[in-house]
Amino acid sequence: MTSLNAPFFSRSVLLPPPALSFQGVAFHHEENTLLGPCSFTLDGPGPTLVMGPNGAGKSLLLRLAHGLLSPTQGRIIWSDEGIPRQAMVFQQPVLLRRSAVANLRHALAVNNVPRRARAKLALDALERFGLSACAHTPARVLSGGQQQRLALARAWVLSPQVLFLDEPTSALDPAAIKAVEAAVLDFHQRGTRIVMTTHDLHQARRLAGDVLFLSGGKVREHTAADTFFSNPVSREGQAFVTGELVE
Ligand SMILES: Nc1ncnc2c1ncn2[C@@H]1O[C@H](COP(=O)(O)OP(=O)(O)OP(=O)(O)O)[C@@H](O)[C@H]1O
Repeated sequence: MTSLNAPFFSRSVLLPPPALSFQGVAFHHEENTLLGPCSFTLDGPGPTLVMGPNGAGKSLLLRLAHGLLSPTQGRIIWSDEGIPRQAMVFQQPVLLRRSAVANLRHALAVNNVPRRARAKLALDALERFGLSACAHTPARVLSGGQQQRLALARAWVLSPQVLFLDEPTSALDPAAIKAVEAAVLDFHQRGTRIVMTTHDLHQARRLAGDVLFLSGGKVREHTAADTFFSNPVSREGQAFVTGELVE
């Protein structure tokens, strides 16, 4: 376990990550209920894998949890006082039009890390993600796999208490997927709460501590991963695990 950024972020990474509760949360658009109402608490060790068919509401759930959207009903509560330090990694990385290292320095700057410390932290993170040779390459000309590693490195330098990942590997080849999964487990071992969506059952089996399964905008079950994969309790979950085409 590393304390890479300990001097700059007040909370020790050795503490358990903050718990996240959805209390009667729903998201409506015009006349439609797109998600919920749903209630659950993520307070186990995780990682939590959010699964379900297209349009189930997985991305909405992550965006609400991360604060990119506000619920139209209900409350989202963190166990810690205030909002925890958090980051989100998307299927298509959102990177600034500048070099790889400058993307990381910028993230450190907006999080109030002193200027003198930024360069080393940024270079260390690039090294951790195998990107040292690309430090001065414009981020947007990196390959898809490199861009996703850079997005993870940008999260890494901030030592987040919570990391949301929305289908981070769906556009990647097997080697790049392996690198992302290793990073996810590294974050997890550092004490970061992981909440991640995927369509890939094999990936979910490799990573999940618990599964939050959605269909039709409803949370159908929240169970330990072993239970979900061997004996899902909901009819929708059973159909999903056995490979039926679920809507
Ligand atoms: N900001 C928004 N405003 C209105 N409708 C939205 C918004 N975000 C998502 N939706 C709709 O909500 C539904 C759920 O979308 P969401 O992206 O959460 O599904 P998903 O489970 O992540 O699907 P996929 O697996 O295809 O990515 C979809 O019908 C989508 O069009």
